[in-house]
Amino acid sequence: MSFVTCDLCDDNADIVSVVTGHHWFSYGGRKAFGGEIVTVKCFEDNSRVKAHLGTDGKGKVLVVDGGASLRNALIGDMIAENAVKNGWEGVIIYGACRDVDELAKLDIGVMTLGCVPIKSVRRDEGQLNIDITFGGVTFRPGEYVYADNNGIITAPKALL
Ligand SMILES: O=C([O-])CC(=O)C(=O)O
Repeated sequence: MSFVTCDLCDDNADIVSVVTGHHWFSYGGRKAFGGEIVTVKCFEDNSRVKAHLGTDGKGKVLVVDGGASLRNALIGDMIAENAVKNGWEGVIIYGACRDVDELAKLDIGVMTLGCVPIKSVRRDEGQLNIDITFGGVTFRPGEYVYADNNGIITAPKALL
């Protein structure tokens, strides 16, 4: 998938929503990625993230509302490697990751607010495929997200 979000914005100005107000870091080996939105909402507990990235993700991006917590990491190299095996296009986490040097070697997009060395707890808490909102944008399961070094945008339909 080759695109630049700036062009997608210019060409679809009437239907795109643009995430604003945060500085995002791109840790994955894939710098431009996009696809159908799947959502998880959780707080410092990556049970749902791990479980869902263990299912088929071809053409999909997992978008996680982690409440902007940088106190522990919702993804690391093991979960990300599993996501690559399952064909996920990328992961966007409103929260933190770890194992960043390994994430950089993987063919998947990983955008987060930052990194921290400690892993998250797993208490089997969190919600799957509900509408989530951060950066002024509501991410709806089944709609589309595109991300690159310029930022993150959503659209109600596929743009590519
Ligand atoms: O296991 C975790 O919770 C996160 C992690 O470090 C990994 O995915 O390798």
